[in-house]
Amino acid sequence: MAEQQGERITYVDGTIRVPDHPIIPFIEGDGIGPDIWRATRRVIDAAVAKSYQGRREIVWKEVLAGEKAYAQTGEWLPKETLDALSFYRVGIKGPLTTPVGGGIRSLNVAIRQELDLYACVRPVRYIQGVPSPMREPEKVDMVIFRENTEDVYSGIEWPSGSPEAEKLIRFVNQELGKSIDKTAGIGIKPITPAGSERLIRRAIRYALDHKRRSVTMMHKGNIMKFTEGAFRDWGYQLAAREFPDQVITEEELYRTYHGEVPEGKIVLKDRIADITFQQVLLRPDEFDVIAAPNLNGDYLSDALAAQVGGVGMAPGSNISDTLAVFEATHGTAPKYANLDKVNPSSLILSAIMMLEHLEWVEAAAKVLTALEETIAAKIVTYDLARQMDGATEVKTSEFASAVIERM
Ligand SMILES: NC(=O)C1=CN([C@@H]2O[C@H](COP(=O)(O)OP(=O)(O)OC[C@H]3O[C@@H](n4cnc5c(N)ncnc54)[C@H](OP(=O)(O)O)[C@@H]3O)[C@@H](O)[C@H]2O)C=CC1
Ligand SMILES: O=C(O)CCC(=O)C(=O)O
Ligand SMILES: [Mg+2]
Repeated sequence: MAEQQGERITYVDGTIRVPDHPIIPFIEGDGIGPDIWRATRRVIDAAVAKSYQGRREIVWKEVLAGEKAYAQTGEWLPKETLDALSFYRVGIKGPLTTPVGGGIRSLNVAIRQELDLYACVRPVRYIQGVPSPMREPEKVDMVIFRENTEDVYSGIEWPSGSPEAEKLIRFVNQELGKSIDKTAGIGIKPITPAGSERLIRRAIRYALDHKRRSVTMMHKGNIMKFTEGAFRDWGYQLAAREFPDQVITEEELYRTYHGEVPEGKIVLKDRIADITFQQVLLRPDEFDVIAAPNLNGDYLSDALAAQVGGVGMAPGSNISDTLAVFEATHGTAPKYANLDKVNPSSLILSAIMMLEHLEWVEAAAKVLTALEETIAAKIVTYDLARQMDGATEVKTSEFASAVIERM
């Protein structure tokens, strides 16, 4: 289909309107990005074709970011890319490289901040047959709602010895009575009521809409009282104000409801971040939707992915009320770039989330069923094959073909 035949996705009165030939921008990504993107695109196109017999088709539009953008335009994140993601409302991306300790700031974070994609939604669900270190991996079914625009993750920091760091240290020491060493590097951790509330509101609404049992706010509020502690407090206040008939506290659950979550209600609770990492392993069925500030959500995403096969099986989306950019949880895994080796399931599962977002549920279900059948047949990429007995190890592209054959 030629690009000009596609149409733009729109919103009318807050409801998404998806034409039969939506134009969807994609960023191929760095490192393993091109391999997993190619595989994902084939799978999605096949599912849409088989589900709608030509009546519907995605009109893909490449937009540039990362190394490819820099090579072609001299810019890492061209304005046209942000404009296209904003104009077309829905996009999908491969991972983009961020150097450690210096160099450019994260382009992934820049996209989230520039488009105000305030919630990073990462479902962690076990697919039968996937190797897992858990005794009962089928109990793992959580959805992380990670705040996506604030926190130390927003990159407000200055290096040790810089005039900015020294100025700030001088101010804090002289004006606020602290004693920071003057050689310190400095990072700032802003967390706002509005940023926390919109994230937690979204998590609560998701839990109610999807008949989940609980939302757990994960924070380190005992130590960072006015950022992460406040995140928790604002969450409870929001629930009391906006969801008084639907949200109960843990105390009410036991005192009033004898441990049984009543129909139509959810429990809002909180856990301190360090113990959360233990409890999600030992008692995964006590966790359902998890709302977290940016950095905690980042750490937790990769940790939980390990329970369901690793980051090769971990999808995600970055969303606002009117925009969505889908991407895997993992990064560019540079040592595997262009080897046609890694698992494309994380991006395929992200694309399933995208199809659900478009309300193309038939195509979404077709991909998921075919992916599950492929894994059940023990046809898997290296990451799962190395943990499975009797697996047939296939390349990224072969895995995509095996999924398509099962549609
Ligand atoms: N949203 C984004 O675009 C993100 C970007 N990044 C960036 O990616 C770069 C590399 O980061 P790094 O910390 O190495 O993390 P990565 O997630 O890129 O890779 C770490 C390890 O995870 C495994 N892995 C990753 N993707 C897959 C896959 N699709 N299939 C199977 N296994 C996979 C590999 O494990 P093994 O070695 O065991 O085979 C790999 O070595 C950095 O520049 C980082 O900033 C990181 C995270 C997110
Ligand atoms: O932007 C990056 O390089 C890292 C991002 C990341 O780890 C994440 O969003 O999970
Ligand atoms: Mg991460």
